[in-house]
Amino acid sequence: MTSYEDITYEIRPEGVARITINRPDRMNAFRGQTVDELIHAFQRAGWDKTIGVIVLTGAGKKAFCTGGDQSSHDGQYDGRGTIGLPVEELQSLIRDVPKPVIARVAGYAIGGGNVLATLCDLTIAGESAQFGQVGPKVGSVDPGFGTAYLARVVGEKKAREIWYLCRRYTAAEAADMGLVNKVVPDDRLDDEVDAWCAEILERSPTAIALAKASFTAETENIRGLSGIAMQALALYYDTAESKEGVAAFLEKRKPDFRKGLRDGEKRKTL
Ligand SMILES: CC(C)(COP(=O)(O)OP(=O)(O)OC[C@H]1O[C@@H](n2cnc3c(N)ncnc32)[C@H](O)[C@@H]1OP(=O)(O)O)[C@@H](O)C(=O)NCCC(=O)NCCSC(=O)CCC(=O)c1ccccc1C(=O)O
Repeated sequence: MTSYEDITYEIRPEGVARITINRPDRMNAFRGQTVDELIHAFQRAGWDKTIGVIVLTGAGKKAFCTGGDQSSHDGQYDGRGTIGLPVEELQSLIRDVPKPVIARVAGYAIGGGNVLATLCDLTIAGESAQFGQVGPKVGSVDPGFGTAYLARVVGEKKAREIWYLCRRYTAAEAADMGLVNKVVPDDRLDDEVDAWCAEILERSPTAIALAKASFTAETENIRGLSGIAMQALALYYDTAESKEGVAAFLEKRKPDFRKGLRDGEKRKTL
């Protein structure tokens, strides 16, 4: 893969690889192809010795990433992997590359987009940024890194609030809960990210790689959980309950997850 359709890959500035999800007309939601291209780009930057920092961002001002593309999702998604999105590979790769990954967030970091930002080593947000999970509103969930690792970052109570209520949080609120390292006005976002990259590039790359590996090792058990989670999620995506969430989002209406149960439908539900 030498050219990309759903992402861009730039060296900007020297020593920094910037990977941009380039689907602004879809609020940078990802389909199977997007995730495959991201995996390719992270592998490319991760093992290139001339690169010291990787920046992950989204094209445009509206969104960093809003998770799985609901329009390419009818039950399973449209790509490879257990759920039709090799998202667990991408999540693991962000943790495995021996370079710090900075999430540069403007606009929405929602659903799988919030999971990606959470997994990055550092997050720098513009004041326009909004964070949140929407899975239980749209018939989805990431019960691996999306829940268990989030709890490590923001604490158990807050992580449960984020998933059960599906609220949106401002950049300032996200910084207060430890989800964001620094908030700046949107027009200063690139300067701030460049300054953090420059500072990291002055440090020993091997010392940083070892520090990153040691942080990552501490939460490695979640990778196993994530594998099981994907199997469970694939089964959930084939249920009427999950499909109601996707249909409601696409039809711009409120989902009714309990309708069938009220009518006496015998369904496997928890
Ligand atoms: C992002 C919103 C909060 C924006 O709200 P608002 O400003 O009111 O604008 P809207 O009118 O709602 O949206 C504008 C426009 O964008 C389209 N859109 C937004 N998000 C998506 C999307 N994800 N897919 C497709 N299209 C999207 C929207 O339809 C509108 O289009 P028009 O043509 O203009 O009508 C709000 O839009 C919102 O909440 N969106 C829902 C986002 C969503 O459902 N995301 C998926 C969450 S589930 C998920 O990501 C799981 C998939 C996954 O990746 C995963 C699975 C398993 C394990 C792990 C993961 C993982 O993510 O890590």
